[in-house]
Amino acid sequence: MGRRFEMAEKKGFFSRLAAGLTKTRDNIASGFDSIFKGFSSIDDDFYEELEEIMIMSDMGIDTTMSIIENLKKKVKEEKIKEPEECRQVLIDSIKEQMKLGEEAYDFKDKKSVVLVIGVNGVGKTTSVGKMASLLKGEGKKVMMAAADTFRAGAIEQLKEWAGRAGVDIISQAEGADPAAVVYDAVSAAKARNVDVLLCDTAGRLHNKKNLMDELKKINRIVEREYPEAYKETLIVLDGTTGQNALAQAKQFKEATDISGIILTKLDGTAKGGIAIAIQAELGIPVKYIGIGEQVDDLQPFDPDMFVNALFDRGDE
Ligand SMILES: Nc1nc2c(ncn2[C@@H]2O[C@H](COP(=O)(O)OP(=O)(O)OP(=O)(O)O)[C@@H](O)[C@H]2O)c(=O)[nH]1
Repeated sequence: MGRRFEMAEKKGFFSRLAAGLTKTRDNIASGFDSIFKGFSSIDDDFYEELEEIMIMSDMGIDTTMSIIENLKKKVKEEKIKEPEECRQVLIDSIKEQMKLGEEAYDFKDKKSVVLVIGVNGVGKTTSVGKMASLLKGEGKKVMMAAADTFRAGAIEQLKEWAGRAGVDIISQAEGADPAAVVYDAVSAAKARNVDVLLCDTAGRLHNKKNLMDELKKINRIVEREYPEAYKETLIVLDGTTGQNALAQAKQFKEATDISGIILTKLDGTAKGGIAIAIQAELGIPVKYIGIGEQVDDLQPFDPDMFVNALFDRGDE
């Protein structure tokens, strides 16, 4: 899927992904395995147990139901008799649920301004840092804007990441107007011919009106000062919070347009099925996933590869 993945694959992309998803894989793939091997026929109990594993892994009730319905339909149509034969049908059906079209994932080859939003502690600053390295590695000129002027320490933390990635950063003092930081950063990005401007913003869900106003103001400034740029708003969600992450995304979606999701900390959960639920239920592409704390532990998301990694089918 695109140049990013071809390059990344060469570096053992898949094995890193599979390793990062070990906890979830142990949960889902082993659960499925025991059902496929344990049942001698496809009956109601068989479907119920599959359902249970999917819900337990946080795939979400609606998504699980449509996957099971699809499986039942295929079993009937294709006259499948052996539980083991359901494995591939199930894998294909999960992939089908996540389909959004390939172009949904790619960064446009245009000058871009990316707003990164999300509540505190989800891994926002870390993800901006990792993204900067990743995009720079792809040959892009990257700049950061420290527009999370609210949390003490956020600016310093981002500066460290900028240093590590070797990219420029525009910042002001703590407590400064985030929109003013973005204004400065947009001017600098234009002047320095930057390809991607990554803006780390503050996320305060407890005051939705405030947050909405702030994001609107930032969007207005970017639109006014840089109308020709391609705009992205990525929400960062903590994968270990399961269905809560889904609820957060829904709340933010009411406040602003979201073009993509960064789902972090998937290495720390056995419930990585949340990636499937999020994409299927929100219809917003997961663009990156975090599978560790190291700089290269943020990966562009490829749904087919993700599902293959969950079932550890690297040979496909
Ligand atoms: N295991 C693991 N840890 C992660 C991942 N992404 C982020 N973290 C960790 O999560 C913690 C919080 O990350 P931050 O980037 O500080 O979170 P934030 O959302 O920016 O938080 P605020 O700056 O407080 O808004 C840090 O300890 C990160 O190292 C990931 O994919 N896997």
